Amino acid sequence: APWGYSKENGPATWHKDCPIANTGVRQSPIDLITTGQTCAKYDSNLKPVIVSYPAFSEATFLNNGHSVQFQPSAGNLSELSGGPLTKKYKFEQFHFHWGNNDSEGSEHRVNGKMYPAELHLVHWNSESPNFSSFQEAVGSNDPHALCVLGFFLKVGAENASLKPITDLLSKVKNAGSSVSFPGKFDLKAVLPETLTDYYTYDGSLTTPPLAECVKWIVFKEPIEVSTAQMEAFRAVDDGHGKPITGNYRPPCPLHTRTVAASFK
Ligand SMILES: NS(=O)(=O)c1nccs1
Ligand SMILES: [Zn+2]
Repeated sequence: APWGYSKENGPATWHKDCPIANTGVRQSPIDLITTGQTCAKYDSNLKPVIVSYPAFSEATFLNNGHSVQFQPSAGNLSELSGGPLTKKYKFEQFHFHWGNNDSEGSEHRVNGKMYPAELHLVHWNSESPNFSSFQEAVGSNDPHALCVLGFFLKVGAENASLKPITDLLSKVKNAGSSVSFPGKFDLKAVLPETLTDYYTYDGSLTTPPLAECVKWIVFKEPIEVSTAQMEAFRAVDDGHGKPITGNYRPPCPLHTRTVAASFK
């Protein structure tokens, strides 16, 4: 049976098809601890993250049964650089993780605190000689083949920039359904202006195949969405006639990794 988030196919069972779930030493997500021994360490060399996201004009919005995913056509020119990165990365897709109430839903945590949701912007290194697509990057064993930007979502004012996405959720209620995104979508408008304050560490995909190929950049400043927008996520089905709720993996052991912070 395909993996998911239920008792029968959830994170505790993923090791059966993906042994790295239990044997990996750089698994994601993690709990981002800000004080004490294993806490994130300020690194003054960390620069702001630079994104170049021209509005997407052609994209598919898909409910794949374990999340909802926005994927522009391959020709999109969106790029990522700066921050801890030494290469330019190409945008692949964004998707979300959420819970069925406001006290849970994010994958990363801050001192044990979960946010109601987390947005992942997935990119792959477009300058590597070893691969030339997202799928090849995932299978490359390159520790930084991918870079995923994580943004926490918290409940507050309605997010007008994300409204075109949350308004579309009812159209992909059924697992396996997708729609062609109508018009243009300005992802840049969703993000905070300054991408200066973040945590960064070496980790993995948080869903199977759990490949340990991700440079993670998790931003300190949450993005606000309204209660209605959060509720819209909670109405999306998982393919077994139930809403997807709690499509987040619990935190994984840090092992010998260190987390760097770009802020004090
Ligand atoms: N949740 S994640 O961004 O780590 C991811 N999993 C598979 C493709 S992208
Ligand atoms: Zn994700």
